[in-house]
Amino acid sequence: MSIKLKCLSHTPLRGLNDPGADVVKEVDDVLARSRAEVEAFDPELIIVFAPDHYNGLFYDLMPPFVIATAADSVGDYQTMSGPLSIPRDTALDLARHILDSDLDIAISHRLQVDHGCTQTLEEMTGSLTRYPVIPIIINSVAPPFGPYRRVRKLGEAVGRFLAKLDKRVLILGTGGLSHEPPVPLLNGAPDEIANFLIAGRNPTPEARAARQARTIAAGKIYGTPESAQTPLNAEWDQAFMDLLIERRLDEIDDFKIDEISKAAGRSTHEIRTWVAAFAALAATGPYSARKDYYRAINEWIAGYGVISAEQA
Ligand SMILES: O=C(O)CCc1cccc(O)c1O
Ligand SMILES: [Fe+2]
Repeated sequence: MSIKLKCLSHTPLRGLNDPGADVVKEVDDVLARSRAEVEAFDPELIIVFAPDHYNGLFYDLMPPFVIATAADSVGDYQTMSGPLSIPRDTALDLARHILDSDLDIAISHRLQVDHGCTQTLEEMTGSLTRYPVIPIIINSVAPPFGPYRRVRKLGEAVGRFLAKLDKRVLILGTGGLSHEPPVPLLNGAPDEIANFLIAGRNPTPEARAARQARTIAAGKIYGTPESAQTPLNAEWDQAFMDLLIERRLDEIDDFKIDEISKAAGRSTHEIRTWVAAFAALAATGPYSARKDYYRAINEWIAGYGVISAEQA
């Protein structure tokens, strides 16, 4: 068994509403180095903990956790569309292991995934099909959310499964850090938006384009007084990254959902994927971690961070 971890922010505004060329190059370089490390590691399996943003999962039946035995990328923003290569039997074994661990998880035999899953997969591997991958979706965008300790337990259960596999495994977490893009809330939404949030699967190309345009427009004013969205919080992000690097995962059990939303933005909860990823790695033994990059990037609506870790 050999396990490595990478947690990265994602942002579909990369390439659509870029910061200055120097910052773009910094991030390009970090991603290129990370991808080269993945290439050298040559994983036999990737576990990607990812959020969904009302592309695959809706309030007609919103699961806290989902594991997929088959999935298609919807190709939102600039991501690739088409199937992921999921090892069906291993995914099912992992689902059984999680259930046997006293944790409930939904199983999808045909999941639609969005940029929240595929952007990082593409950035780290160059495609959706290069390596066998099992997506585990953690609800991070559609409240209410279960407590953070539950996410940590899910990660631990996955880690105990990986420890028995005797494979080179790459664990990915994708999303965060602090940020609040203009994703609507069901509570108080007008009918048209409520209908979308409840059952908006397979939108028209026009609806998809309108959503993309809305996100770009929000990126153009994010962090200015004109923006109604909670701004980035670099201090919060640094403290969270320090906690992971210093292996203080037990403190995550005290995370308060509403406080995080207020301090760092509603979509900050995408860090739930990082929590699961680190808990999985930690369940396999001691680890060492390093911060590869951090910058608060308003144009991308992202407290943009990259962390790598591996078994010590
Ligand atoms: O279309 C959406 O629902 C939101 C898009 C989006 C924008 C910035 C950062 C993100 O993490 C993200 O997901
Ligand atoms: Fe996101």
